[in-house]
Amino acid sequence: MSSPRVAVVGAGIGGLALAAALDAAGTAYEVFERADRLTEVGAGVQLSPNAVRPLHRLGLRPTLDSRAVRLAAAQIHGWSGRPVARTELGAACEVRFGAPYLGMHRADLRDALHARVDPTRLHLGRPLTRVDRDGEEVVLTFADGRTHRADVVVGADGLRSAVRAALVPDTPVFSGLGVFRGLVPMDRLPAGARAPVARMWLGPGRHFVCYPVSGGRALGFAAIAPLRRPPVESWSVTVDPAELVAAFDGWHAPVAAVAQAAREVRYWALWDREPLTALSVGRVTLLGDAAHPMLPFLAQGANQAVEDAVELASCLTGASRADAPDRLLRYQRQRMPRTTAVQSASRAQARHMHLADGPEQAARDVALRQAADLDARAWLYGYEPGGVAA
Ligand SMILES: Cc1cc2nc3c(=O)[nH]c(=O)nc-3n(C[C@H](O)[C@H](O)[C@H](O)COP(=O)(O)OP(=O)(O)OC[C@H]3O[C@@H](n4cnc5c(N)ncnc54)[C@H](O)[C@@H]3O)c2cc1C
Repeated sequence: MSSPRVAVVGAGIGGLALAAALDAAGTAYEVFERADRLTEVGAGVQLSPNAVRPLHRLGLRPTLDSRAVRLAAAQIHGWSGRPVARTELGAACEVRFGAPYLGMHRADLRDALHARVDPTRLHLGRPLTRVDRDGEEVVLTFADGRTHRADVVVGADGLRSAVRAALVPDTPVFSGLGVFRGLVPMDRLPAGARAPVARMWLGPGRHFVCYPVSGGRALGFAAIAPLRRPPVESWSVTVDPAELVAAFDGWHAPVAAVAQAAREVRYWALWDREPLTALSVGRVTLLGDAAHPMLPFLAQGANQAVEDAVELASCLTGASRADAPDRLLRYQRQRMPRTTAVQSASRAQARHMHLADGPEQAARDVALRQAADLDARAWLYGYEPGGVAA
């Protein structure tokens, strides 16, 4: 039985996690990335136990232990500082869900995944332009005219996926929101900011999140507010930190302290897409943001990309070239209910996080306190590919 040759398009969090999982399983793969170098714009990512468990299994535990920060709690405030809800994420969460909740620099996560991938199988500077079927093979064509034949193609090429474009004629929809992101060295902040706690402040039309990363040496922040400029389609732009300060003027003192200490601020327009009705068509499938981009209200984009990657690698383990399309349908059956549920939860969160002060907001705060209980998080953090572990 000959095993399928898998081509992964995109070496972001999802593509590298898939490559690492295929490598560990002994499945043949090649990764094609449009960028000439694997660099990462500095910002934080939250990793929840549902992604940390599979990352541990992929051999990342030593890097996560040394480079990430175990978050002890997530604290939600109103914009002026009023406490709203708190989730204990420390030992109780770790024992219950078998892995910690982490704050990490995205560059550290990407480097750790990159280290698990065979360098001879990673092809940089290869933007994909076309996907064609030729009998039982799929032919990829790159911007430089070179081609590659594979038995399975995985679009892990993010929000503006060229692989998705070959399957579905939809386009991203602008959400009306933008996000400021960056890192602030801890020594520029008051001592109170150093606690291993993810903090979130909610206000009318906007919110601000921050948590420690890089072994506690820096604070990552993400500040979401209505877009004040025409939406940029590019990955991100650098903006004057004064824009961030102005967008959160008059908020709780710790928000102002982080905004004022930020020196390098990147800015993204936020785009969304409708959930797909199918992930896999023949020998082509999608994962991560190419499959189900989410607005960052549940902090699950990267976590879902990791879940997709380990599920897909598991479905392809032991596959033959002939049964690869059935394995991709199995992946679709396993993942679609999960990713659709997470996408819907993220949208529901988006609807109520930016309410104006008033009675609706008071009802929202009660709901947030109920949702802060670890029991209410079991569906999210306890998920294991193929079933629910907790
Ligand atoms: C700064 C930041 C902070 C975030 N914080 C969180 C968080 O706290 N929690 C969370 O879960 N999620 C977070 N997210 C979202 C999360 O990072 C994404 O959901 C996740 O990275 C998706 O991974 P992906 O591999 O699908 O796509 P990406 O990481 O976007 O990777 C796609 C890759 O494909 C490449 N590519 C694109 N087009 C082509 C082409 N035509 N040919 C070849 N290669 C191509 C790109 O260069 C890129 O390397 C954050 C995102 C950002 C930007």
